[in-house]
Amino acid sequence: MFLTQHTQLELIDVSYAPVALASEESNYILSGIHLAVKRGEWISLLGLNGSGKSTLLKAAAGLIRQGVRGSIHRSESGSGKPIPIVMQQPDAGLVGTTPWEDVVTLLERQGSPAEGLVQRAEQALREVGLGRRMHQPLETLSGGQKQLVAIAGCLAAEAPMLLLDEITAMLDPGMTAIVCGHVRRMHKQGTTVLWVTQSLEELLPGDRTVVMKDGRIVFEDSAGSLFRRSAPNMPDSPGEREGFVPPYAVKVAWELEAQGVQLPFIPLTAEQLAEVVASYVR
Ligand SMILES: Nc1ncnc2c1ncn2[C@@H]1O[C@H](COP(=O)(O)OP(=O)(O)OP(=O)(O)O)[C@@H](O)[C@H]1O
Repeated sequence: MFLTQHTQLELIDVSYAPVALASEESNYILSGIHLAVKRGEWISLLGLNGSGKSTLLKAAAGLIRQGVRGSIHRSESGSGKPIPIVMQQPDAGLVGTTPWEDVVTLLERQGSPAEGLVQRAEQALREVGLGRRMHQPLETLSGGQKQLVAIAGCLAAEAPMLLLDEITAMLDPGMTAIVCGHVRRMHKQGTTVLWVTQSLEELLPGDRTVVMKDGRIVFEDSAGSLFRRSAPNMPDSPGEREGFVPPYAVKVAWELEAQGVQLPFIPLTAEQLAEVVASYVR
């Protein structure tokens, strides 16, 4: 089976167990994963700790191959460039001795044109707030700053697809907003994004949202329907079923629905709540 023109990544019946453990079904970390990612699509991937999100990303990026069953088709931008992936542990992916060297090396490996390469690297480092630290040894950077180096690499690489694994987990709220903003802008300009997060506040109502549990996909729909109940006061939304703590905005939305207000989506943040209420009032 081949990727269609519109598909960037496709996983067909993918299962994974480390080779030494594969003799028992219960050792499977991924089971029966079907996921097709269209070009330009944004997918938010959620799940409690240990549900298999990072493993799915690594399999999708081709970082783990042994023990993977099923098939994975990647469209790697046509020129064979690897899909940039930023992992939870940024050290794993950094290659240089300084932020500047890391991003420049990444661009060289990506086969970026030499003209303007250094300027692009420096611009990306400035955008994530590392302008003054671009020549500081990597081992002296904080965990969050190392994460930002990896993110700067993705920004500079202007890759068609990004696989991002909880990249805001170590960032403060200000930097989280900046990084989310950058990645959302890249998506608007056509970049395909697979965004793993534990933070429901990072989701937009229209995001295609995939929830994993015990290595399987258990929910696939828009973020705005994650906490949609079948009837007011009926605690049966997919989000509740899968053990997510409903944010404050969700609880307000449930109250409104109990009062007979029908909302087009269930908001996850105060801003989304304001938006949905305003659309109702209009
Ligand atoms: N090589 C391995 N050998 C044995 N177990 C593994 C291996 N890799 C992952 N696991 C286990 O597989 C499960 C899924 O791990 P994974 O890192 O994919 O989860 P996750 O959803 O990303 O979790 P988190 O949100 O905590 O980062 C975990 O229980 C983990 O301990």
